[in-house]
Amino acid sequence: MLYAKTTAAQKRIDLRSKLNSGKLQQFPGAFNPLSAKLIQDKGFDGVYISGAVLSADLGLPDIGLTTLTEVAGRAKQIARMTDLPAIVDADTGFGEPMNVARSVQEFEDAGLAGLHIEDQINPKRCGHLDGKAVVDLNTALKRIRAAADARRDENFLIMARTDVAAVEGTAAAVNRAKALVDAGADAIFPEAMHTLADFEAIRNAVEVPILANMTEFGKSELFTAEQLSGVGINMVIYPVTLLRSAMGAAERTLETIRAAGTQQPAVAEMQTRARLYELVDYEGYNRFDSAVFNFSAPQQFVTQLEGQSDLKANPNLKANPDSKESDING
Ligand SMILES: C[C@](O)(C(=O)O)[C@H](CC(=O)O)C(=O)O
Ligand SMILES: [Mg+2]
Repeated sequence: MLYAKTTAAQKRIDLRSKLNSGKLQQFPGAFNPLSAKLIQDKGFDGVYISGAVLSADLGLPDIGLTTLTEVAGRAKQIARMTDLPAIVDADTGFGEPMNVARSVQEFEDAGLAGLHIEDQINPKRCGHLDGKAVVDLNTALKRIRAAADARRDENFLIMARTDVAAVEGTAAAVNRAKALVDAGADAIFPEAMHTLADFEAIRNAVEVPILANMTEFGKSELFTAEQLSGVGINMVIYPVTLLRSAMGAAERTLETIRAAGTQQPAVAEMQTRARLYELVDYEGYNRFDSAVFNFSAPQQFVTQLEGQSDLKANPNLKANPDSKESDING
């Protein structure tokens, strides 16, 4: 019931050991807290919180319009609904190095297991679009140094994303990845890699875990988990996949209603009421509710209380022995 039981500190420890397991960790992007529950239910390793999804959810393009407060607030809502570690996309860190430091502490307080900060200039854009520009190496390193110094939990994962490959090529990305690790990055996210050989070049250059971004309609081919494991990748994200699937289904259902005058033909594709209730643990709340209504104080306690004036004034304070069941089908 309510929020997940695993503490943020434990999730960070779990993330570290997952990344050291030698097994590829799959992190689908949650587009809301409910989908984070689904990701856990389906047995995934962690939850990714995408900047592209958060912006799209607000009806905005992914060009750095969202604020730290908005992203941290939503990331907290998502992270607290799952026992899995959640990683958030912190874009360029929301400002200068001092702002990056504050962002790290906000995300720690929001219960995240880690974040990534990229080396694009502001306004940033989707890593798979053309016409990106990156900051100079020194500025990129300062962002990561500030992030690493600011964290209070040493297990909070600071991942450096570099977008330099699309601008200057894979060799430049290799050099930048090495320098970012020296500056304190715990992991590297090389953005917009075209081939498995590109990933391999980064793998051979650094010792730390590497993330692969399998976003659709982008620059990378959609490599399988097996292919990515084969070149030593530690973590893969499917950042916008669930949002795209859900929005695709929503479009088709709207078209069905327009055409047929009813949603009936689309019902078979929908998540059922029962499945939704299972995901939000409706039964658990119902049991809690019944337990409260069934509660009755021991007799000697009731007798003592009966002499007291506030009980005389408000007889409703007396324990009610009648059970009241809510109807979960309502
Ligand atoms: C990973 C990413 O940063 C995101 O915000 O999810 C995006 C994904 C996308 O736009 O497809 C990216 O820049 O790759
Ligand atoms: Mg992003």
